[in-house]
Amino acid sequence: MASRLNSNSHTLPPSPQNPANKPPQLSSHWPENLSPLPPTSNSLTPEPKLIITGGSKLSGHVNISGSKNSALSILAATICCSGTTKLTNVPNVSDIRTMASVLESLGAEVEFCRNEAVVNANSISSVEPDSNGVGKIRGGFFVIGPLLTRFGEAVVALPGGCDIGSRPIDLYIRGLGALGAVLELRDEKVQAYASNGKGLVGARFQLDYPSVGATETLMMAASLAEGNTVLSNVAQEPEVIDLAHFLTRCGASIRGAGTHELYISGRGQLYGSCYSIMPDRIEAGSFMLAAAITRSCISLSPIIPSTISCLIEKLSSAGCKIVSYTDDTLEVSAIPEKCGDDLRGFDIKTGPFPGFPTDLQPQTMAFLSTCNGLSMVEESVFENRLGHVKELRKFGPRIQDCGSTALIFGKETGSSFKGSQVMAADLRGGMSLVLAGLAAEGITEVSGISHIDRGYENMEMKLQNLGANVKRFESSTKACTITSYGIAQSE
Ligand SMILES: CC(=O)N[C@H]1[C@@H](OP(=O)(O)OP(=O)(O)OC[C@H]2O[C@@H](n3ccc(=O)[nH]c3=O)[C@H](O)[C@@H]2O)O[C@H](CO)[C@@H](O)[C@@H]1O
Ligand SMILES: C=C(OP(=O)(O)O)C(=O)O
Repeated sequence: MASRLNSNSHTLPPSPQNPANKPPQLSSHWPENLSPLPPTSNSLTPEPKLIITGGSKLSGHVNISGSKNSALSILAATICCSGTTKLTNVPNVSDIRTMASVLESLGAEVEFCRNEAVVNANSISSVEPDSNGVGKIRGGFFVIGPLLTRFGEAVVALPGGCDIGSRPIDLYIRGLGALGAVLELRDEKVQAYASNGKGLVGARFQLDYPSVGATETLMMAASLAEGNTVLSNVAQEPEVIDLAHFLTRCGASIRGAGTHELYISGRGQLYGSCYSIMPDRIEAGSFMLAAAITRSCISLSPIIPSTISCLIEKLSSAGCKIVSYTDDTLEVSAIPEKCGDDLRGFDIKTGPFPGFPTDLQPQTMAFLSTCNGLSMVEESVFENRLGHVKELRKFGPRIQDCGSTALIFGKETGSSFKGSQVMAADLRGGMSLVLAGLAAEGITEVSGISHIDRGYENMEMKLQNLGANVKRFESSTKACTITSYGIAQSE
């Protein structure tokens, strides 16, 4: 990579191509160091908590919501469409509500009710979305592609999202540059305009890394650009395919979604349409792991098994029994009568699709902490995604981490698994703590759950319906005391 503009820590991490951390070469206007964004959460607001009494067996069925990550990029893509777009199966989670407010800040009409979002982008009157919203979520930055391609200009703040690594945006910048945009960073915002004064122009561009967000942003941009675009080394994630399906339904011409190369013929106009967001494979995987960690049996639908085959294979190798009764239903069983008393640990290494999803790494680690034998987890997508390790250790398991690798010494060491007070620091890390709490003896208190609310719809209600003892307390820290006998709420 020529350079990496780091949007979370706002420093430039060394890379093999830039070992000395030289200033970026993208444009003479890019500063060497950027000051941090203001914090996104209000520390005066009382933080809700989850209180989990572990040990309950789960049973029954759970409905899987629409994919958060698909919905984020598809909502950004509505900017490319004239007329009204109606999206169904949209998960009602805080990231999506933030994205809806980002679109509204541009002037789009957005109605988001239950799981349906209706967007009319005809009324967009600004090319500068609210920086506060964009700064909260990674998906907020995706609007730069649609805005540039439709209006020939955009001013977009640096994105937020989970704090799991440096998360640069260099591939977006270089890709949009290849399509004829000029971009510079000023006042912590990317200021971009089409160099021909009109709009983007199709081109060939090869990504150095198959970034999901950069692929999606460039695909949207190329769909309305003049002429043909070939993007190579693109992300092959199911969410990229979902976005391609949506854009195609709106009139775009895209071939190759799901492969490493995309061929896009730019269209003069795209038209709003109706589309149902694909099921969330990460939520599905999290519930599969909930069944596994509690040694229970549950069924899940709708789910596209091929989007989660990595986890199915790994859980099967551990000794779980996974069967599919229909195309979109799975039953996951880890009950001792069917699977034996001991489940075996395994190794995972995260990677771009079809590799093991990084978004399931923390939850899988929680499960591995309850298995027999030594397991190894290697995080290769984000350089700082083991923040949950120190919190998981509070439950008792021995976990050693070094760099991006963790060794999980399973049950054989005689370690017990006991409830604890833990803090979620990011979305999936937070879910790993919930899973650990479900399996632990006694009571677990999880704080920082606004991170979990970013991406799991009705999480505690879904777990309660399966028989878990999970409660949300909206009170401040002081108002809720955990005793060894249960939970007492003071005034
Ligand atoms: C909203 C959304 O869809 N989020 C998902 C998306 O994030 P996101 O799109 O941010 O993830 P990317 O695929 O871009 O990131 C993967 C790797 O590429 C690097 N990179 C990325 C862009 C860039 O310009 N330069 C660069 O070097 C990142 O630092 C990271 O190491 O895909 C990730 C990987 O599956 C998931 O964990 C996130 O849940
Ligand atoms: C990392 C994630 O999301 P984001 O990219 O929005 O931070 C996630 O969904 O696990």
